[in-house]
Amino acid sequence: MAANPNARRFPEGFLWGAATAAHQIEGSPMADGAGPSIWTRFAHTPGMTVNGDTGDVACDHYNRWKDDVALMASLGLKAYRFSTSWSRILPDGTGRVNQKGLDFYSRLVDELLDKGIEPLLTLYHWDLPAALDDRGGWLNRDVADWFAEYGSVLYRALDGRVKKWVTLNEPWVVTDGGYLHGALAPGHRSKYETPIATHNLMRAHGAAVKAYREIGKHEIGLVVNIEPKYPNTQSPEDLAATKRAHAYMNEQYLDAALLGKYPPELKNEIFGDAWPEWADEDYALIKQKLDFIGINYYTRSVTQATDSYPLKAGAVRQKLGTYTETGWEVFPQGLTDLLVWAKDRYGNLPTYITENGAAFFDPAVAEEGRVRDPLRMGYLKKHLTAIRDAIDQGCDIRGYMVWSLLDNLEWSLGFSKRFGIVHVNYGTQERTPKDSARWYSKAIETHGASI
Ligand SMILES: N#[N+]C[C@@H]1[C@@H](O)[C@H](O)[C@@H](O)[C@@H]2O[C@H]12
Repeated sequence: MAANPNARRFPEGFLWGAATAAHQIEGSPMADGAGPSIWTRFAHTPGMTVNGDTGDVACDHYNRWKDDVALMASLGLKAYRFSTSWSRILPDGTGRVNQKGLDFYSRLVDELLDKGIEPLLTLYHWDLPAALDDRGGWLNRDVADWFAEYGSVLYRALDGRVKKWVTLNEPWVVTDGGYLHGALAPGHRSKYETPIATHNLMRAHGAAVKAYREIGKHEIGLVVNIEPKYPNTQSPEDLAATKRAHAYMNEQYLDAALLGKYPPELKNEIFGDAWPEWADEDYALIKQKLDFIGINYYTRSVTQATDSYPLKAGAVRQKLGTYTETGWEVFPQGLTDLLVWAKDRYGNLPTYITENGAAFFDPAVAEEGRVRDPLRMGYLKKHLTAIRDAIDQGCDIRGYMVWSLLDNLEWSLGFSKRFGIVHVNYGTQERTPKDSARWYSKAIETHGASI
C-alpha cells in the first residue's frame, strides 16, 4: 500500500523559517551613527579570527536587506529569525537612541511582513556594545537594567509587528567562549568571571522579560544551545563526567530561567569557590514566565572523564561517525532525545528549533548556477525527521529555523565555514540558492510531506 504522504506532515501552523544574526551578515557595523560592539573590537584584534576576517562587510545585508527579503520570499520561507545590533540602536549601550539604527530594523520588519514572512527578533546575539564592555559588560550587575532598557526601546518601536521575541541567544556560548576559554569576544579566560557573566546574563534575561510584560502584548522566550551527552563507558568516572557536562551545558540556563535555580554540579563539581552565592531576589528576577523556548541543536557529545579545566570532561570522536566541517558529529537521534528530555524536565513548553544546520565543504557555483550540497540536504532531512519523531512522542514543537539562510561570518572561524542554504560570493556579494535551499522550499511547500 502506498505510503500515506500526509503521515509525515508537520502539525498545522508549524513555522518554517531560517535564521541569521546581525554581526554575521549585516556589515557596515559603524554606519549611520552606530557604535562599535565587542565583536567589532575583537575581530580587529590581530590573531582573534581566521584570516583576520571581520564583520566590516560580511554579507552586506545592511545594504542588501530588501533583496534578501525577496530571496526569502522566493524560497517560500514563512518566518525569519534575525538579531538586532544593540549598538546600532543605542551606540553608547544606554541613553541616546540612534533613530537611523532603529529605522533599519523597522524597514526590515515591514518588508518581511509585506512578503508574508513572520519576524522572530533576537535582542542579543553576542554583540555587546563596546561602551558597555568598558563599564564591565556582563560582569557588571547594572547590565540587567541596561539590557531591559535596550529591549524596551525595541518593544515600543516594533511590538505588534514583531510577535515573537527572544532575549538571549545561547548564553552558554557567551560565557564559555567569551569568559572561560577566551575564544570569543570579549576574550576573557577566567573561572571566576564565568559564573558572574552567567548570572548577569540570566538576570538581564529576566529583566528584559519583565519589561516586555509591561510593554509588549505578544510572546517572548529564551534560546539555548543544548547538546546531549552520552557516557563513553559506564565507568564511574565517565558517568560523573557526563553528568557534569550535561549540567554545565544543558541544564544550567534552562534550570535558571524555568526552575529558578542552577544545577548543584556547577558549584559542587565544576566551579567550587569560584561560584558565588546569589541572593534569592536574583532568582526571582531570573525565573520569569516564558511563552516559548528556542533550542539550537547541532550535534551530540560522547563524553569521557578528562583533565580539562574546569569541567574535567571531554568528547570522544566516534570512529564510525560522520562529521561536519566544524568537527561536529551528525547525530539526529540526539535531537529527538533532547527534545523529549526538555519536555519531561520543563513541562512541554512550546518549543522552536531556532537553529539547526551544518557546515560542509561546498563546491563552487557550477556553470548552470547550481551549488550541489547533498551532505547538507541529508543533514536537514535527518534532523527534520528527528523533530517529527519528537512530535510523535508528544513534544510541542512549533517551528524550525534552518541555520543559516546565508553563508556568513562564523565568528572566530571567519568566512572559512559555510552554513548557508544560500551560497554567498563574498567578492561580488552574489547570492545563489544551493540545492538544499530548493529542497527546503519543497519541504515547506508540502509541510514536511516531501522530506
Ligand atoms: N558554529 N556555529 C554555527 C552557529 C553560529 O553561527 C550561530 O551564531 C550560533 O547561534 C550557534 O553556534 C551556532
